[in-house]
Amino acid sequence: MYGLKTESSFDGAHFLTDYHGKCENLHGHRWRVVAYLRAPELGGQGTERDMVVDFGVFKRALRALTEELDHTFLVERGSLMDKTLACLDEEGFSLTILPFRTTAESLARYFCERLCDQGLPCSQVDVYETPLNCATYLREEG
Ligand SMILES: Nc1nc2c(c(=O)[nH]1)N=C([C@H](O)[C@H](O)COP(=O)(O)OP(=O)(O)OP(=O)(O)O)CN2
Ligand SMILES: [Zn+2]
Repeated sequence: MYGLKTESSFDGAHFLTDYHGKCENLHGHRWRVVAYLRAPELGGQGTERDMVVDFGVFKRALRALTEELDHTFLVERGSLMDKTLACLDEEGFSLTILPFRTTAESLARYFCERLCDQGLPCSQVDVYETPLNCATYLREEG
């Protein structure tokens, strides 16, 4: 089995719905995203001969995904009133509406699934909220 790893980071704002503590308030992170690919065999021909995937392809794919979220307000769908969303939009803030609670665990799954959707054999994503706090999503094989 072979593996590749790359990482990218993004800045964003969020709050946790149904959280009783300081994280229920709007705050920000520099999220660090570390992604892993896994493949039983290496490429047999062409540019990717003896590679899992070209590092360039992998790093650009992850960067593009983190860029989509960079300097936006990550909002769990349904967690803010429509009129609040409309006001934020009118003020010119960039919002990313996501269909899950914006925990590090859910973000890790989100990045893994988005990489897989692009045909990359993502096996794991780690999302660091702080240098010491990290959540991991491991994709089950098969
Ligand atoms: N399992 C998870 N727990 C928490 C998550 C998460 O995504 N997964 N997220 C949060 C909050 O987003 C919060 O911002 C992090 O809070 P906290 O751990 O308190 O962060 P700090 O390290 O900055 O706090 P210090 O007080 O400075 O230690 C909460 N939990
Ligand atoms: Zn947070």
